Amino acid sequence: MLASTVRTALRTSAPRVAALPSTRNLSTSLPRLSSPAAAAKEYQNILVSSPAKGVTLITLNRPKALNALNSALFHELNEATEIADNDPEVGAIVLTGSEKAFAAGADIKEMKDKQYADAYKTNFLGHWTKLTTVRKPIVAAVSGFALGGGCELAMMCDIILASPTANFGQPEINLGVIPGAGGTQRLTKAVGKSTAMEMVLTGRNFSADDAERRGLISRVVREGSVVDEAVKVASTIAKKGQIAVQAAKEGVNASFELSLQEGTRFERRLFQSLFATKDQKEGMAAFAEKRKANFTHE
Ligand SMILES: CCC/C=C/C(=O)SCCNC(=O)CCNC(=O)[C@H](O)C(C)(C)COP(=O)([O-])OP(=O)([O-])OC[C@H]1O[C@@H](n2cnc3c(N)ncnc32)[C@H](O)[C@@H]1OP(=O)([O-])[O-]
Repeated sequence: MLASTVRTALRTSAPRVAALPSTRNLSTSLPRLSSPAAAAKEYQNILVSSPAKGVTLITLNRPKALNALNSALFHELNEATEIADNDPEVGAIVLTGSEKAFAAGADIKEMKDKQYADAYKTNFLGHWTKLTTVRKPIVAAVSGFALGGGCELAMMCDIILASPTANFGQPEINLGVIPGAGGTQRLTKAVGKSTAMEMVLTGRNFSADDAERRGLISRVVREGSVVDEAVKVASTIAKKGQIAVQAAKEGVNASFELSLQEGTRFERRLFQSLFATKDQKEGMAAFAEKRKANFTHE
């Protein structure tokens, strides 16, 4: 319910223009503000910056490999999101890639010689799930290929915006395997059994428009504007009270795990608990006094 309300609220009639994809980094034209903690660090496979107050922008940066997701990249991504999550100055995170590829999947070359015993003993890919424990909202800005692990990575985010060039798919079946980071689970919950089965069993890709129509993403935005639009969404979120935002994210995510009765009870408890916060007092007082709320995240 809340997820569909969010989707409806975000829907626009932005014009859609096709363009040639490139590996150009999608974050290069954005301004840099004085950086929160995560943006102060240098990484090998990602770029971290702060394009707007309260927003951390993480850009996957393996252009030659179409942002194929290797272990090193994922460890850096986990570290950067953890820093942003723990930074009181950050209210929301944007995750993006290049024009040509959000991410073309898990790194096939890195995993092709793996043996079962090793994969099992080391809990191969276990560290991918850390992203789903981030408390602050993550907005994915997807352009170009979001395939396999790339599609799964986007689905681990909370809101997905896409460029008209975006292409979503789970082609693992062509490699003799299946999705391993939520492609059979989150995809099915997002688009339903039939579409999920078609994607997972045939490896067929879906366009941005198709993905929007089927509820995989929040909306398609104008070509070239996907990071700007995602930063705008993140910026809007960053201006809200962080406790309410965190509770809202927890509530929506709980709907994937709980029955309707348990879910609504959990939601009501979260709602009631917010009356213990200063932000609730401030938000409601500001409404009554016809002024803008000044949330202090307490
Ligand atoms: C996590 C749980 C389970 C998940 C499993 C998966 O995600 S399985 C994966 C599911 N994903 C797939 O099966 C998609 C695999 N990728 C493709 O099918 C194509 O690259 C394409 C259609 C995305 C773009 O075609 P295009 O002709 O425009 O470009 P191009 O092909 O020339 O690529 C440029 C360079 O990038 C390289 N590279 C690309 N992807 C990967 C990768 N995943 N890995 C490693 N490298 C990758 C490619 O080798 C090449 O490097 P080279 O040779 O220059 O050193």
